Amino acid sequence: MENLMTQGSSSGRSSQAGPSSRPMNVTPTRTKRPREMSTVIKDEVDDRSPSPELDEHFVTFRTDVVGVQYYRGLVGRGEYVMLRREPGNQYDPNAVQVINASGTQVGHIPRAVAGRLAELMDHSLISVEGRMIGQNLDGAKHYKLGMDLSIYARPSLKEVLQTELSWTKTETQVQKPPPSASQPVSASGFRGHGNSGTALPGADDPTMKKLLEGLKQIGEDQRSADNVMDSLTGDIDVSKLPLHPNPPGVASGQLNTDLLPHQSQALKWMIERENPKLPSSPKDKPVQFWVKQKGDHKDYFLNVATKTPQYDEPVLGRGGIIADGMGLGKTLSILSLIMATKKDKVDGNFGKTTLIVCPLSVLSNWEKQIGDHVTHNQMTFYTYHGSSKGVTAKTLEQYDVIITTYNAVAAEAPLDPSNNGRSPQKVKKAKVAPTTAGPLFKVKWKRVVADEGHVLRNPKAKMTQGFAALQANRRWVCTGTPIVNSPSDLGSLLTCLQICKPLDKSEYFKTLLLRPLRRGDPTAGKLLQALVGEVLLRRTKDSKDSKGRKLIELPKIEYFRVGVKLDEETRKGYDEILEGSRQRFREALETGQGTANVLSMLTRMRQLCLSSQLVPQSFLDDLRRPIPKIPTGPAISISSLTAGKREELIAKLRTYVEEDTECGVCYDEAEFAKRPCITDCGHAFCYPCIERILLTAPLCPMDRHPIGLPSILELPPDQIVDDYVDPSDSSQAKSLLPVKSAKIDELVKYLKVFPSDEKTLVFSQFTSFLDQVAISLTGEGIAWTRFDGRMNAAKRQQVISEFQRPLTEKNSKVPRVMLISLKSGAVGLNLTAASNVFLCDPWWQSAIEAQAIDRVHRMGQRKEVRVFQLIAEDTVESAVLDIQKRKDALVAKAFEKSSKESKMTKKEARFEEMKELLGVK
Ligand SMILES: Nc1ncnc2c1ncn2[C@@H]1O[C@H](COP(=O)(O)OP(=O)(O)OP(=O)(O)O)[C@@H](O)[C@H]1O
Repeated sequence: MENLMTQGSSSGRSSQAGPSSRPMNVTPTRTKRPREMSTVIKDEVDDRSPSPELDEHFVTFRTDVVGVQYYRGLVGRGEYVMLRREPGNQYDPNAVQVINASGTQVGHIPRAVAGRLAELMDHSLISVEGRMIGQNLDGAKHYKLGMDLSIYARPSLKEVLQTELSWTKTETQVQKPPPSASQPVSASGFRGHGNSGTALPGADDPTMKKLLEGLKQIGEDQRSADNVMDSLTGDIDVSKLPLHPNPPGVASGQLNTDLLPHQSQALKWMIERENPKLPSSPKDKPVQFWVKQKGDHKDYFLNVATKTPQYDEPVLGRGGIIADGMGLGKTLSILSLIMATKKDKVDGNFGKTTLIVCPLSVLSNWEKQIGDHVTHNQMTFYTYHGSSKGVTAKTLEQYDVIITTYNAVAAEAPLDPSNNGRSPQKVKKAKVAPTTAGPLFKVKWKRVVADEGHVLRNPKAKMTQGFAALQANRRWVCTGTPIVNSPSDLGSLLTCLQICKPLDKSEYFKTLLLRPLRRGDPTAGKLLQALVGEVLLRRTKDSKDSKGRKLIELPKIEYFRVGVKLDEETRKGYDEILEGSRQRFREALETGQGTANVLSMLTRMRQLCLSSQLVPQSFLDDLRRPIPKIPTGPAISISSLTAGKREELIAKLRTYVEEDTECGVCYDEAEFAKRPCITDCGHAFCYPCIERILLTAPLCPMDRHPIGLPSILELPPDQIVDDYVDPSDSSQAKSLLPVKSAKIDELVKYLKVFPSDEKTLVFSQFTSFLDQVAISLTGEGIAWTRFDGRMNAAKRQQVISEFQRPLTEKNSKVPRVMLISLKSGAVGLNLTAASNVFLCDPWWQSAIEAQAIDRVHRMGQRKEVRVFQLIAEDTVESAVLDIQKRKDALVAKAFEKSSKESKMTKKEARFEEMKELLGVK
């Protein structure tokens, strides 16, 4: 066992977060670990958002559930059950409970088996699940029931586990979990709001094949995510959904705006989802997978997804996911729901208030849309943010609507801060007091709404756990992209919605969906389709109504690619960094050591494509130095470093903040931006995270290098919030000299020829570049304003309303141009005053660019829209576009990737792309 535990704590670290153990598959971009070579680089280029834990089936053997006579849990044949450790069991510290889908204990696994599995389970080296062979629905007294127990483990541990679990060979072996097509699932059981409930498809069914393949490749880009959503919702005809008979609107005096037909349909659908009714006879359709069944003595409910039978009425979730595409008016749909249900009687002690949780960037949009669409005096609302947070729960309960941010929810959540995905044993030792709940957690809300709810896709993030912990009668998620990287994203949203129990529990979601989907099981595909049909409403801009008309008519949009040539001096710097990067990359490939931070090098090249002044000289100096070895010995104090080295670290940290990097512990970029810090070894974290880590282990979580509190450097506070050219302070901009940038020159050329009544959005991921654009525009006498993630809510609101004012001769100060940071500014804003969009730096996530364009190309736009993509010729930017084009072609071919490509993991594919970008053979 010792051998295995040693293995587990190095490569096995991947399933546990925390100081000595962070998931490899969610590794942020800058790591330097003494591990096998290409793993180092592949991890560094991995996606930043969480991906599902990829464990593989190891063995299935037959065993029993014992002590059944002592427990109340009922189970049916074929039902999946969860196995949970019970270290506090007074008779056996190795005990493993068997729990049914309604959370009731059925019994234990035999003591001998538990004794062999307990430690492996405690260290998260394996995960286990059970599937019932016996059943206890017959009312007879049972002492034990047959069960197939399956063990899953990460592939890297498989070899070691062979020895550790060799005893399972003497048990009765059972085939891998059978393909679910053979499971006794009633086809009629899986039916969403539009599904026909036809026979289950086989693996050869072309539509299902496309879906299953698509699910494996999702996350590569927005189009593959959209394709998967199309396949999942393909047979749901939303055009025929009934309209609300009497929606709030101008006539009712509640709204200033009448709902469009698709919004009225959404309203009716949402009201139904808020008031679900259990099937009352075996003929009724399933509701959240529950059907009524005729029993020998008494009718009972059966969950067709888990095969769980129960006599008690199952608890149904209220709410769902509004997954309409961008700009279809989800905000007004939610506002109409609030108005239409104002007089609803709510069960229990829940109050009258709806809580809207959103990213800071759209807080003001909610205020504005309430102002625009809701009739004066018809809705009371309060924005709970910043200094207005000093109110009690009692005050909050007085309003119809409270608007707040995810950060506020995360900050007030009564979560145990020491439980950062670590095992209970480790948490106990951490001795950090749990935070007490803030006012948001003391209110019993009528409903909670997560706007831009895809941010809740990481189940470990504080904001996700916080949202899930809010007390509410009804729960909604609004997002155009419910699945971003993997179907597990949907699992996290279900947990937040507490709907379709027990699929809202991650163990069940994994057992019934994630694992079978990975092995291409068509029934799991069908279950996923049914789940989506049950909880989610999705229409896109291209959807048609029942008469074949588009839901909303928008003006034409045109795209232009503008090639820009780097000037000679910039070209020289660019080539030097490219060569240095290639060299670092090759060295890292050979040795597996070193600081080869491929993404960071690529970022530098991208910055050079914008302006030579974005790249500090220190970067080049660093590149010229040999790769340093990981130091050992005592922790190094920052104060012992040279001033130059300290400045270098500050510059690095500033870049991380600018790139919206996430903390290496909590993976939360918003938290990171609040109080960023960097270790002497160059790894970045939120200060509270690293401070907490140091309480238990004085090592850098990224490279195991010894550190202490003195080894940590923070950004001076003024550089966190105000390190940009303030739009209201044009004197600041004037005092600085314009910089050399071929892209800025090109942009200005266009702005000068655009008609004087046209407005333009300029997007860049780099706020320091936007600073430079601001300086040039001021020099040219072009009125501009600025929106970026570092502004407070009031400033954002002011900037947006200023920009939305029409351009007239008289008010020449009204800005013609808005400079926006791509990542933190694009989501959820209405900027229809502009009709031109400049994208200054292209990157992987074309989805983010699409969101940016949708700020302008949406309801309310009257002009034709033009999008200009500025591309530096013969640079990494053109290579990115080539890769994007190729990917698009592949996606367009309905996921028909070559066998080589489809075998590659996402990480490997990204790694190959990096090689291609750097031109490394
Ligand atoms: N029925 C309507 N009549 C007139 N304007 C509307 C209507 N519904 C929505 N709008 C306007 O259309 C614009 C887009 O709506 P909204 O911001 O709610 O879209 P969304 O679906 O939430 O988009 P995103 O996903 O980008 O946040 C807003 O300016 C909104 O005021």
